[in-house]
Amino acid sequence: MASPSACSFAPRFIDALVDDVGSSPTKYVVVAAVSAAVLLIRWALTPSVDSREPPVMKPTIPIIGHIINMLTQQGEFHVNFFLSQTRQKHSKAHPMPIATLPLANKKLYLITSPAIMASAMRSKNLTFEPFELEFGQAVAGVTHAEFQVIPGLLHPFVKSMSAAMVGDHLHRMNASALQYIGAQLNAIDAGRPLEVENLYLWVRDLVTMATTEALYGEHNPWREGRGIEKQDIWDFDDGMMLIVTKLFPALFARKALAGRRRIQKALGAYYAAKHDLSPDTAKVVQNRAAILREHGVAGALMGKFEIGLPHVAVMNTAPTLFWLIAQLASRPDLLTRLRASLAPLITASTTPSPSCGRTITISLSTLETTAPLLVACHRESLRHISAQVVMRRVIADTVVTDGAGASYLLTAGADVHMAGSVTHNLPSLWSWSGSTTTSAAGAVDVMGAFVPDLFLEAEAEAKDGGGDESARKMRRAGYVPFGGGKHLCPGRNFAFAEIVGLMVALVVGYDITDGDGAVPALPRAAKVELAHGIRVPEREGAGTRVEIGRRAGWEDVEWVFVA
Ligand code: HEM
Repeated sequence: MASPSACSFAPRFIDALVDDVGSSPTKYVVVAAVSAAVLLIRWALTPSVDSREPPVMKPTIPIIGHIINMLTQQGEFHVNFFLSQTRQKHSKAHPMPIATLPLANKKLYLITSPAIMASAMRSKNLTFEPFELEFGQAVAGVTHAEFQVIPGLLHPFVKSMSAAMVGDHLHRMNASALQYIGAQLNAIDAGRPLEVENLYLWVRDLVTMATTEALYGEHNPWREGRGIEKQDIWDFDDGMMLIVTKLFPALFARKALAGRRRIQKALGAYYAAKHDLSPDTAKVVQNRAAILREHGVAGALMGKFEIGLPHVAVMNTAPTLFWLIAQLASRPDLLTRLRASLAPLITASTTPSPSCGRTITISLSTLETTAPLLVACHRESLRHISAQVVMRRVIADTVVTDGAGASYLLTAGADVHMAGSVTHNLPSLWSWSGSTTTSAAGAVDVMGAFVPDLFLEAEAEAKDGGGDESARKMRRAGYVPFGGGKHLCPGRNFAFAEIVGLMVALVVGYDITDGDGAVPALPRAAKVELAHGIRVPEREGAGTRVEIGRRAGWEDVEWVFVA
């Protein structure tokens, strides 16, 4: 029962309020108007959600909370969001497999279930193209009028790329990239190890040169003295977010803009001289140039548009290769196992050479079968360091399912993020009960346990039809370092040959030490940006000093790579 004082308080308060409104009505009109405006803005900025759509997860700060978190946490946002759900008592066992996140008046569907990701990847109504069109003009730095030709080119571009990076065209690219890499390794003299101040920067330069050699052939604009610095493409990559979001790049991304200018100028000269028609130019460069010319784009403007190709060709490959080298160099017992597993391939590939001693000729097109443990290490390393968020826009209402009875409506106009950063680390997919002899000195949480056997075993079971096929299916669906569906990375096989080919020689023929003869520690990974699928080491690899020297007994080898 209420106390007498409480009973008498309400009427007294109302009387006082009425008196106050009568004496100064303006302030009440202002308060009412502001409240109405806030409610109206909130209503206008809250997207409507159908009951068939995924459950809504409201941000802690109304309307803009998720946007703030995404801007500040970048590529870590999805993992943090997922972990925050697992920390809530009621959802401890089952974080939401798909959720609707209101972003002001827009919607984002965040998918962390491999099964729903597979369903979304298959949908023709989810596409990446709107992002390419929204950001393409800013990335290339072209005028609105110049960009008008691009929407009509997207489809032919994607088709021509896929066709140009398979079969003989791919083999020629692989051989050309590995010829460059082989020359660098062969140049390391016995007894005089290569001193590398920063392994990450060394790998970046190596991949930049090997890849552009494969793309542009003899007239490669990245060769010394042709106007491009090796650093330019990485400066451009660093400033990409500021350029795309137009956050005063002229002020805050000056190096990126300068790098872009130099690359575009040199590429413009390359196309103006029609070097793309040379027989040693990669088919992918030739096809794209032909499409541009057919649509009336030539010379300098071609150079501006085509900056995207070398950028996408190196930006993921270099950090991927860096981490694989770093992982293996820091695990001596895994290295021993790898060397033993590669012995049959090396024996079969060795011939005596009059000029050096032995030539070892590695065939790039059979590495899947001749180097299975190394391939498994590459896949496991990618699982670790790929924080890929596969992005799509819903262009027509569509339904995705989890294959077990649950379905969700995705409405046109919303964005979809499929969080590889989460699925690559789901314990339900990747737990391993076998023994691991591969712990690394200095490993950090984000890198977790390194278990190539997960992939080795899955491969073997898939071949003989054993094991749990549905578990394998879920792993495949949750493993997205190269995206999936119609936008699946067309460069994945080229990157594979570049990385695994180099690693065969490095593992078998070379020792990597920290410069004092000790095993190098595994570096820590930096926070990943939203635009970057692959983590990079902290402080751009500062402190990753190594020496790469010929192993005893392998001093006389010349490495040759064929496709
Ligand atoms: C380890 C190296 C690489 C990784 C991890 C990687 C990863 C990816 C990912 C995640 C996507 C987005 C796929 C999607 O949205 O579903 C992509 C797209 C793409 N990648 Fe790669 N990539 C690599 C190497 C390369 C190379 C070497 C090239 C070219 C020579 C290349 C060319 C492309 C192109 C053109 C696209 C756009 C495809 C489209 O829009 O349909 N990538 N890549």
